[in-house]
Amino acid sequence: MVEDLAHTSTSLSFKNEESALEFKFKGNNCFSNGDNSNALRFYTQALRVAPRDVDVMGKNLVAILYVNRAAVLQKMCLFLESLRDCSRALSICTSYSKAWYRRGKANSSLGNYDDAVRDLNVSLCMEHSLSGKQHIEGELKLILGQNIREDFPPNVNKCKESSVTDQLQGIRLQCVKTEMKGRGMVSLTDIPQATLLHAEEPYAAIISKNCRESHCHFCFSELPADIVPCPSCSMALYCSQLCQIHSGGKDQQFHTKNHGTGFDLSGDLENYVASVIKEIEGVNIKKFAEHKHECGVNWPAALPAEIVLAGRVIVKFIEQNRHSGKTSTIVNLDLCHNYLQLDPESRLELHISSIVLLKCLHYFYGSDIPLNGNTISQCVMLLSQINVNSMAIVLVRSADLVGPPSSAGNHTASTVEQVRAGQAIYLAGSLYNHSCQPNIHTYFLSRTLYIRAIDFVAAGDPLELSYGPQVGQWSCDKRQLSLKEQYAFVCSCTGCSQLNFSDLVINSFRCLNQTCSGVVLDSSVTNYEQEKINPFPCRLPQQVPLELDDVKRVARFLGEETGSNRSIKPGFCLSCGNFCNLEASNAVVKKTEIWIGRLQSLLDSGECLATTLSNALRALDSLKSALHPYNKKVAEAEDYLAQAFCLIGDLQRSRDHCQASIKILEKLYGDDHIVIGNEMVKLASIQLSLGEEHAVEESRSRINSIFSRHYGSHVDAMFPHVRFLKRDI
Ligand SMILES: C[S@@+](CC[C@H](N)C(=O)[O-])C[C@H]1O[C@@H](n2cnc3c(N)ncnc32)[C@H](O)[C@@H]1O
Repeated sequence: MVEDLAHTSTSLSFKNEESALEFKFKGNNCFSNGDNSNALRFYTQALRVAPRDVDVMGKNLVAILYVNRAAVLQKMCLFLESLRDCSRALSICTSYSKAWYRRGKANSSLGNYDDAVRDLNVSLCMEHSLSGKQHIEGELKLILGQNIREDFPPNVNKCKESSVTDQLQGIRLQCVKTEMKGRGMVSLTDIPQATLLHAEEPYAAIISKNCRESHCHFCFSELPADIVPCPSCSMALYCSQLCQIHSGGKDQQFHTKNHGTGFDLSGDLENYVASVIKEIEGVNIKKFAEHKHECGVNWPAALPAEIVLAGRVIVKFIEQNRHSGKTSTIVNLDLCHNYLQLDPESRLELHISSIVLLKCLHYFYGSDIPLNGNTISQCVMLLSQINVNSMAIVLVRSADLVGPPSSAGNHTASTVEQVRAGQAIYLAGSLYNHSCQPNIHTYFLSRTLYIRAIDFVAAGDPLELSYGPQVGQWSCDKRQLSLKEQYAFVCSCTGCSQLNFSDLVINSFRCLNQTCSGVVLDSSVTNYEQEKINPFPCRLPQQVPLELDDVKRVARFLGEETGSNRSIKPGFCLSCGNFCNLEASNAVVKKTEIWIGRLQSLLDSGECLATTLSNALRALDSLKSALHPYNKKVAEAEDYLAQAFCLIGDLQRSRDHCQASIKILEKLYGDDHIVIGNEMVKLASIQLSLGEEHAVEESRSRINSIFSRHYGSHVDAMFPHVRFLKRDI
């Protein structure tokens, strides 16, 4: 099996001329029938499998496919994409008249009239047929006519992309060793809120399996319509030629380039052609080509992402060593690992994975990666380092939920979505420890990791991020379990060791005494919360912060009683002591699940039926009768209803449910948490559709304050399409 995975001769990811021609034929048919989206799909498929050195009627097949796709993109008004495809064709075949012609059309549509005229003039010189020449001349006339019109379309190509201005501000951080957590980061100076602390490129990164067809395999951004496939295999896809070159394939050199045009061009045009080609080829590759050893074989698609990531680490380490004249193949990244905490089955799995990976790499690297006990045990260690140090590259994007059109236009609710696009190892980023109440925030722009202080951090305080679980997101027991399973430690952060409001209410039931706002907990929660009051000997003794007003309000007994006999009894209200039958409350909650679940799946499919909606509304009332008003299930139900009402165009009710959901989340996460910012984006977009200008202004100022705290000046780069974040709505 390993041989099948590793051998290029059995690879399914190879190029195939016959399939490429078949896809091209289908693309041509769709194009002539006006079916642009399928034509685009077929040409892209053809490009994925087209060998680089096949000629069709004297022209390179890949260049023809790029030009054909450029024609479809032009029809779809995707002019920039069309322009890029023409340039790609020209980098393969400089004297391709049709590619210059299409480039001219794309430039003209983008308002780049001077370039368009030059493109068409080059095309005219290179065109052999009389009818072709006449066609180009017609187009030139049209453009020259357009050139004197006053309503030029905007010059999109020349628009500068918003630049990222935030800089690291000379903050001095230090790595210290602690008894409980191993190494960790602290600051040597006071750090103001929102300060950017850290920016880092990954040592190695790999795309998530579920994003392989939708995101760039190098920078992880969403793939545009003009996808660039790897020139040597049909697996890897890129958003640009630049990313493809950085990532590298088996054979980096693209086609035999025909630099001299062989045509008698005027000096001006000759220079123009040279500048266009130079722009395409002028990529200075400094990065390690991380796809090279995986190109054209099956194993990267078949093995789990963390194994492929380990392969990239090993290969990079060896290449770097080789570059600096060292011969050692001992991969030493100086990261912690969880091997000793793994159970025997998981260890066995790591050993088997290591053997498979090394055998696959061995096919490419031969004796540089020998398959012996030494290298296997190193690989096992590397995998157990990846287990606890790799970070998910989570990209945020805004998506619109569009309701039916009305006289006031479309109803839209913008939601902020998170996409787990990749997994990576950041060597310095791996030195930050975890807290369920973090004081720093991590995010990614493309594959760059950024870390920013979200609170004021005093000199010497630990800088801790969240590995995933956070107070407000999950209850204490769930957080502990997840951290133990994934990172092999028992969390004793402030959130897990001190009473806090969120952990008390997040899964709580309401007190059946109607006048009481206290919480009732079941036994799964009481054990953990009890532990915070009377810590086990293995834990550090903690002071229970009784002064917390919110905690006192819902759990008066905990706040007022002193001494060691404060206890949390399951089923009894922590405020008035009333006994509540949790079996009955649980039965009520269970009954609602079906309706809330049905609403959720309808939302996923983008439709919403009136009957489901009214049943879900009744379910919300039942939930509220059994659960504490700040239970997270209530917030989720409110949110689903907000989305559903938006879909059917009832914006007032959509806004009310959205506000109700945010009110609960504020209690669980705190007012300034990023989750609140994301939810406020949804609320502001509904308010915008309702024309509530004053409310939008208030929401916008809150969003700006939360987003600046978490993303600083990177906000624009992260949310370029969220229009109400801009001042000029
Ligand atoms: C990404 S590493 C962090 C750096 C690590 N402390 C070191 O010495 O290299 C993750 C590991 O650090 C330890 N760790 C991180 N946060 C912790 C915490 N709050 N309490 C205890 N151990 C923690 C765990 O062993 C975890 O598997």
